[in-house]
This record gives sequence, C-alpha cells and structure tokens, in this order.
Amino acid sequence: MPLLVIYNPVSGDRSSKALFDNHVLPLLSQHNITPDKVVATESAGHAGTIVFDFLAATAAGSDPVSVILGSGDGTLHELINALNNQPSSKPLPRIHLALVPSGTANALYSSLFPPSQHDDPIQYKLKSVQAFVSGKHSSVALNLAVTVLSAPPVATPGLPAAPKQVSISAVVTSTALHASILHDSEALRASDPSMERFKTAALQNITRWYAASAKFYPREGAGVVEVYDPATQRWVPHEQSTEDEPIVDLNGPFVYFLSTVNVDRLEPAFRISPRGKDVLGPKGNTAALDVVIVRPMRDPSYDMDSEATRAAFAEKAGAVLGAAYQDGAHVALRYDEDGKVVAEGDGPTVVEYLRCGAWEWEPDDIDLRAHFVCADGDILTIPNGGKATCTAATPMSDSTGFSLYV
Ligand SMILES: Nc1ncnc2c1ncn2[C@@H]1O[C@H](COP(=O)(O)OP(=O)(O)OP(=O)(O)O)[C@@H](O)[C@H]1O
Repeated sequence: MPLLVIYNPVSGDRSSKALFDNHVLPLLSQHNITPDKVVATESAGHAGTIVFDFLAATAAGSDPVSVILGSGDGTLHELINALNNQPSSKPLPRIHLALVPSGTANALYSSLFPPSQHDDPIQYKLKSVQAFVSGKHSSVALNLAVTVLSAPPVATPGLPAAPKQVSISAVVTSTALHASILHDSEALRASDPSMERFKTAALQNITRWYAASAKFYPREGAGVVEVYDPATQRWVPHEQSTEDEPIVDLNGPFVYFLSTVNVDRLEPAFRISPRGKDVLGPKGNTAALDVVIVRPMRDPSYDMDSEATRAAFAEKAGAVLGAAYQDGAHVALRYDEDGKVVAEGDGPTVVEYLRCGAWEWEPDDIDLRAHFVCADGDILTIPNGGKATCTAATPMSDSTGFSLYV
C-alpha cells in the first residue's frame, strides 16, 4: 500500500520534526518500510494539497493508501475538508491513517489511546504507528460530522441566495461557550501555545448565555432521540421523542452546547462526552452525535435573568466543566431542591447528554456570539436569520473514507 508521511512542524510544542527524525522514521526502517514520500507542511492548508497530489500521483484506481500524520486535530480537520472540497470525478480511496499526536490537545488520539500514568511519553505517541507496522491492519473507520450553515430561506430581494458553507469534523462541533472559548483562544495562541490558553478564554466567557433554539433528530436505526440516564447508566428515549414524533425541540438560553463524533474527550483528561466512542468500531453501529448541553433555566433556583444570576450560574457551569476532568463525572451531576449542584439524589440533571443523528441550531438574530460554530477548532459564523445543521455520517463503503490504525 502506498505510504505518505506528513507532519506539521509548528503544531503543539513544535517537537514533531525531532519526533519523526528520531523515532517515527527509524521505526519504519526497522520494519523495512520505506515511505513513498516524507513531507513537512509549510503553511496552513498545505496538508490537504500534499495528500491530494499524492493520491493523484499514486492511486491507480481505488486502492487504499496509508498516511502517517504528525499533527493535532486541526491539521486532520483541514486535510479531511480539503479532500472533500477537491473536485474529483471518482470517489477517493480509503485513507488509512496512523496518527502521531503532536498538537496541543490531540482529542482523537487520546480518545483512541487513553493515556495512563505509566506510559513512556515517546512510546505512547507511537502506538498508532506501531499498529501500522505490526501489519495486523487493525483499524477503525472514522465517522464524520457534517455541518452545513445555511442562510435564511427567503433571500433578500435582488440579491442571490448566499452559498451554503460546509465543514466536516472528525472530533467536535460546538456553539455557545465552547465556540466562544475557541474563538478567543485563537487570539491567545501566539502568547500561550499551551492548553492554559483555553482556560484563560473560558474565564473570559463563563458568564455568557446564548439565545438560540435547537432541534434533534434520531440516529439511523434508533427511532428516537436518546438521552443518557446516569441512574441506570443507559441511553433511554428522550421524554419528548417517540417513534411517531421523534424530533426533540429545546429552547434557550444555553450556556454549553457541544457535540462530539468518534471521541469521548477533547484533551487527555477532559472527558466531556464520556460515552462518545461507544459507537466506533464494530460494524452495524450507526454513526451518532453525542451532545452535551447545559441550559440555566433547568436550575430550580432560577427566577429571573440578571447579571447576578449569570454570575451565580457561572460557578455551576464551572463545576460541570471541572467534573468533566474527573473522568466525565459531570453527566451524573444533579440539582438539589435549592439549586445546589450535587452528585447524588434524583433532582434534574445539570447536563442534558443526548445521542442523536443530527441537530439544528438556530441562533436569535440579536445574539452575535450565538452565531459562532466551532468545527474541530475552525470558527464559522452563521449568517443572520440562518442556522447550522450537523449530521453524523459513516463512510459510504469499506473502500472510501478514513480509518485509523489502532
Ligand atoms: N507549516 C505550517 N505553518 C503554519 N501553520 C501550519 C503549518 N502546517 C499546518 N499549519 C496549521 O497549524 C494549525 C494547527 O495545527 P494542529 O491542529 O496540527 O496543531 P494544534 O492546534 O497545536 O493541535 P490541536 O488541534 O490538537 O489543538 C492547523 O490549522 C494548520 O492549518
């Protein structure tokens, strides 16, 4: 199988060149594997061009190719979207990826290879490449989340309808607090390349509420939208969803709205959708979006919207995010009758954790920040009067799409 090696020399702490020179390439030669090409990306957007040119030069037909990718989730996102946007008369072959985590957060890698304290730091980063060189070809097909931003259905008279924007995520699609954090943390990247910049941006945004409404559709085969019941640790039908009327409508305001595909975490310890990789792997599972939502009006102590109410709720939102670092304990948090966040009892859950096949997010026109959508770190803006629709997708067949060596 043709083999391409790519790394982003500026992702994360910029150590990927040394890692490839000292460990990845020597490991390949120990196994008598000679890559067809080894390339460092030279700019944003380059990874997609490298892969597209490689496919054009090597793939005689629909034969699969292997790509060893040293980067974070952002470069993978870029690569998937670049290939999707290339005009091509034939479907692209299946791309088998061996990931070398070199970014800041490495959500996909740390979900597939949950880190442990005992890992040797270098050997830990080589697990996917080890799976590739072992020749066992054990891989999982990646599901994708396809987000379409659409303009209002009625165009302004005299103006052509705005084109739809499409972005494909392999990890996360979010709005509300997470999209605001990613929007603001990008501005902090140059001064703070570490994950601390996400915490700084979180503090800047923790008191905001987002005015929007959302709809949820069942995943294929499920019949209903599911919600996680922490008491039984099972997915159960959402109270609004029946086989006859499956669509769930939720009204804002929202504080948190984040949907994952393939992953259970966004950083090694931040297990925000703790059941998020259940549907990966075995055949027969249909792709799903796991959506983590926090809406302040579920709080029994809520009476009116004011600065003081938002400041008080910020502490509860902070407790939810903190519990996500405790092995995903946030999905079991509840309100007691006074609105205190507790880990036991049978009050309403603080988090609504839904599993669906698609969701729609329609921001109120007046709320500019509710128009941000984050797709694997890329920030998109919903046009006024428009909405975002995110749909889970599985590869069309075994010979196309992406899979990961695990
Ligand atoms: N040579 C390059 N120079 C500048 N930017 C680059 C180069 N190669 C890739 N990029 C850009 O770097 C951005 C960040 O890369 P990547 O996602 O790999 O790392 P990260 O952001 O540090 O990690 P993570 O996504 O896990 O947080 C990508 O959006 C990509 O477009």
